[in-house]
Amino acid sequence: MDRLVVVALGGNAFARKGERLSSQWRNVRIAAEAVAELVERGYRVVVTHGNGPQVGMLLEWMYKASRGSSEPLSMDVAVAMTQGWLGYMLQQAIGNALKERGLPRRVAAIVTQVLVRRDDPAFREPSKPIGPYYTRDEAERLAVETGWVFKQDPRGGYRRVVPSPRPAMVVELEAVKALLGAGYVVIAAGGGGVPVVQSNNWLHGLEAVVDKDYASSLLARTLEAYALLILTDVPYVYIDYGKPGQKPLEKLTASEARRLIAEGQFPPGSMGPKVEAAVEFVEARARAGCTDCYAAIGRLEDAALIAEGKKGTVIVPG
Ligand SMILES: NC(=O)OP(=O)(O)O
Repeated sequence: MDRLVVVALGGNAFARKGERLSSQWRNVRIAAEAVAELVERGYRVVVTHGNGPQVGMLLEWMYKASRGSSEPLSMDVAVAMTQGWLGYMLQQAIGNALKERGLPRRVAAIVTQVLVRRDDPAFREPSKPIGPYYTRDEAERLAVETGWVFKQDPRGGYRRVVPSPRPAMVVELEAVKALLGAGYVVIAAGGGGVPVVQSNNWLHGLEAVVDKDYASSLLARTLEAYALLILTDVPYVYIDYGKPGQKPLEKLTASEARRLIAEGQFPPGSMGPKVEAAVEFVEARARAGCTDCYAAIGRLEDAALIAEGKKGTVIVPG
């Protein structure tokens, strides 16, 4: 078997609400075991990862450190820093898990840029939750002090929200292909990729955080992957999530998923982009002739079972 799987790891799955930052290593190692297992079974694997909690914390640290002295670094640089942060952790942990299985330590993280449109309406409407969870009082105080925008989060509490334009192209695509061709597990498009625009052949970074689910779907479609696995901190996609009668979904066709998105079942900045990214992937792959290509959404700990279609929500064409 030589099938390509894109595994998208949520930043929230690494740094969970209520957990200390040091728990990231434990969560990264769980992901690394799942990736190594896929490699052992003969899959080629591209790993993407979120950075929502980490980039927000980094921006807050930079703000606090720079108050009254130097300019804080811009958001594109902060996204690149989180690619290094989580890319390093994943690269080391996946390499260790491969070695333990007697496989070569062939794993490499690529600092990745994605092209976005400067006139994307997302720049006028911040929607991507980043950073820690605040109480209402804390959020109001920080909003006054910094000018940042905060919104109530479906998981409870308040989080900073920033613009999140749609990615149109992965700049380092050829590098990803070259490493895959050389037998590497490739870690790419971390934090959705650093958002850049092009003018006169020059790339410039922008103040935004791209959604890693949309970037993962784009990368998976462009690489003609067999499956897109989106791993997060909940075991299924749910109807009426957080309400008394919430119902887990084991299987969804792309058209059923589109109907539920239109009904507003999945919150923006949370499950919404995951389901939409999954639908875009299976529809594009089906159009290209891969009718057994699928996407799945579930919990990080269940990764191996999700890859076999035994856990999580599977999204298929139709
Ligand atoms: N960039 C991004 O989508 O991160 P999360 O998955 O952590 O929200």
